[in-house]
Amino acid sequence: MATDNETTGRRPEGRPTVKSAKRPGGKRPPAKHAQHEQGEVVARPGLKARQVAVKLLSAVVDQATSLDGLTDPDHGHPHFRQLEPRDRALVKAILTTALRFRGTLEAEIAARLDRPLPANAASLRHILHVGAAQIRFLDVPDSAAVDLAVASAEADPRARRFKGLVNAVLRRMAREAPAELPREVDCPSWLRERLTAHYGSEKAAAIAEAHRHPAPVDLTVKSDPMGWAAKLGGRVIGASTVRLDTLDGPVTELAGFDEGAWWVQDAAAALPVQLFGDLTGGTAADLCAAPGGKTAQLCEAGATVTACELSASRMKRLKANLARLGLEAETHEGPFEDLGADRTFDAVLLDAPCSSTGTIRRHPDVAYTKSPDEVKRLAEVQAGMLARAARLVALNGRLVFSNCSIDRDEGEAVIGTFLKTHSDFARDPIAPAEVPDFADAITVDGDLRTTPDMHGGVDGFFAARVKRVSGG
Ligand SMILES: C[S@@+](CC[C@H](N)C(=O)[O-])C[C@H]1O[C@@H](n2cnc3c(N)ncnc32)[C@H](O)[C@@H]1O
Repeated sequence: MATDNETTGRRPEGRPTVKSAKRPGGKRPPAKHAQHEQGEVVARPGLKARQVAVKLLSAVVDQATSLDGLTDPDHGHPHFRQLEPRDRALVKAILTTALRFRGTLEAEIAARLDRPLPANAASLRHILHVGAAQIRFLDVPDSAAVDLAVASAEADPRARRFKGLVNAVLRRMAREAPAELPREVDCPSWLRERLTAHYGSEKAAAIAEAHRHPAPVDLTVKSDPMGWAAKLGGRVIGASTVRLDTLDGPVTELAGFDEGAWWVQDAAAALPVQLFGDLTGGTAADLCAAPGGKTAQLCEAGATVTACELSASRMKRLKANLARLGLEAETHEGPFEDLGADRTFDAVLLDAPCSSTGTIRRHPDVAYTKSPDEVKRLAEVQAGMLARAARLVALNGRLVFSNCSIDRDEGEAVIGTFLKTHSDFARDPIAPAEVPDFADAITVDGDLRTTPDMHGGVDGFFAARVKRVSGG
């Protein structure tokens, strides 16, 4: 899920150490396994990490598996979990970079081949991408990147016969200047086409450019944003976000973490709950709650909160997050549809599962694991959930529908159809004063639409507020 790093206190991504300067190739030892004193062959330092990176890149690109799932410290890929923490961080940095700049790397590799790679050489392609990502973008010596790519090929029966090609292509990349490529090259064609259709070519290009930059760390603070910004060396965005443009080390070591003064949440992800305003004395249901960034906001807004979550492991995380923050909510583990039929709430938040295409800056795998068919399927899921969520809204109560997709079929289209088929609800348009710094995100219909190119980079989010005007 796109918002997995909200509230957790985890750093949003293994941010790659960006290459400081291009280094020339230089001389290298042959790519062989090191020979132990007693003659026993031992694995080369760093080789395992590259092999795991190749395996995981294949899982993302060939099997559409989420990178977050593969690199989860508890439930991730077993080979990833076996790595030392330092190597895990390196693998994450390689993969995030290889996916963020996949188009660039593909073009750079292709330009150094005499003929296209064989169609059945998936493993070879991934080895080249893992090596190329280090050479072009990470602060790894080029010689190590090349040698370990060659060693990865040598150790892989499907790629062994291409180890000379790996050596030649990557050595040339290390020696030669990067190619000048259009910025849209890193946006896969299915996504580029949809963005252009929904936003026009200029805005689509700006969004594609935003996807090439890692996200800063945004914290939602319980109070005193100015004070926390000064203390943490950040700046205030919106009503309660402190943005840290740079961060060295884990967020768990920042002031205020242990005392639960803030949680990690993108500035745009904080907007949907703001649309409820002050909820003191009222009831609120967070229907898709984990990991709980928005649940925490609802608690802070003064509501008596019921948080529903389908997934047991994600509910566990939500509870841990609320405990750290010193906040309380009634929790319901299972589908929100199982809440008692007679229950209604003053405020209902449906932060629905979506394609997460608004979070590509921090989850570049999304561009390769999602597709137009998946967007269509998710839009249908959301429409069904929205209709069922509506039954939980009290008379004059409000429902906010939100998600972190930048696809209008999952946002504007879903709420449009809902309003056409639910005469007991009316749109409750958002006013500029309700969303400090984000008035430009209010649409002509009075909904909220952010895109990653706004405000120095935010998640793409959609939110619409409707009010029950009859029935209930
Ligand atoms: C986009 S995430 C929610 C993020 C969360 N609102 C936050 O801000 O931290 C969607 C969540 O909905 C959960 N979910 C999906 N279908 C559900 C259902 N029918 N009832 C309850 N939870 C559901 C998923 O397991 C997932 O954790």
